[in-house]
Amino acid sequence: QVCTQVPYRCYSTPGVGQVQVDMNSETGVATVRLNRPPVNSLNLDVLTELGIALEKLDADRTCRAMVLASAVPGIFSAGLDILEMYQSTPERCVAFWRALQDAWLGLYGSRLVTMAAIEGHSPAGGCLLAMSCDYRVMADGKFQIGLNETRLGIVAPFWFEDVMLNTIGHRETEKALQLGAMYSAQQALSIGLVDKVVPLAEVMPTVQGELKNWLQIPDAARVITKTSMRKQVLDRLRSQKEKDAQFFADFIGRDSVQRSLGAYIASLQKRKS
Ligand SMILES: CCCCCCCCCCCC/C=C/CC(=O)SCCNC(=O)CCNC(=O)[C@H](O)C(C)(C)COP(=O)(O)OP(=O)(O)OC[C@H]1O[C@@H](n2cnc3c(N)ncnc32)[C@H](O)[C@@H]1OP(=O)(O)O
Repeated sequence: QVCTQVPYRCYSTPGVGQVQVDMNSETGVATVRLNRPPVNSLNLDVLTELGIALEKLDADRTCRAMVLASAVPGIFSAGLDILEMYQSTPERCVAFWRALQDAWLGLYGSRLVTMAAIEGHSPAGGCLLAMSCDYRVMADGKFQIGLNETRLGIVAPFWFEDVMLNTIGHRETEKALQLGAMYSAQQALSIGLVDKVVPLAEVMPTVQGELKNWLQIPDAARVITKTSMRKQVLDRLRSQKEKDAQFFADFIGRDSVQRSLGAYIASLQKRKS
């Protein structure tokens, strides 16, 4: 296993490992891989693990960069675990949402250079994670990326919207969010949702190559610039975390939303039969 080899350090919780962290202490680059087959859907446990992993890396002064990737072939992440939102309790919904908020604040606000290696599908919450990195490399081919919430009868929260606005601008975001649009890698490249598209096998080498450029910049200057660019969006959520969590739980608990989610889950299952 990679993380047992010198000079790697492994931060994953032994026996759990839904978020695998391999830290290369020679390069200062950590690789964080989501590992929740079959589709890396983000449940309370994964989001909590991810938040903790990001916090530890941020505190590790030997770490300068982080690559976010997947350990599951064909999938970056299927987004939030729909089963956390369907027929759940208000208490669980609030806990789930807090874990998402914390993981996202850790990622979007990270002092590290963050790069997404998108080697598979990346809908909704998966797209949010990718957009929250500093740079995105996506595999060409059949994979899709986008914020598809409206297709589930739910609404992308204001901070998902803010991140997309900062990534692709107002007009594209307006279309993307209303339509719940999912883009091929080439389409995503054309609207600036990803930065580079390469064949699957070249995603990781391309990320490593791009990292060299970013790591040439002195950390302090880069971090001040990143913080200045992202502060407004981060502060907007920080200032209303509890209200946002409560709003989520209330919204998700509506009968109409539950019906939509139920129908969407059934449609996912039907696709297979
Ligand atoms: C004033 C108004 C303001 C409003 C404020 C709003 C307040 C808040 C509102 C709430 C916002 C909530 C935000 C949510 C963001 C999200 O992330 S929602 C999740 C969206 N995700 C998806 O739609 C992805 C669905 N999945 C797929 O499209 C496909 O699975 C795939 C393309 C990712 C992979 O395809 P494939 O490889 O063919 O696998 P499958 O056979 O489809 O799936 C295997 C297995 O996994 C289950 N599954 C798939 N995705 C999820 C998921 N996200 N969560 C849980 N489970 C998932 C799928 O059903 C299969 O299960 P079974 O094997 O059939 O049991």
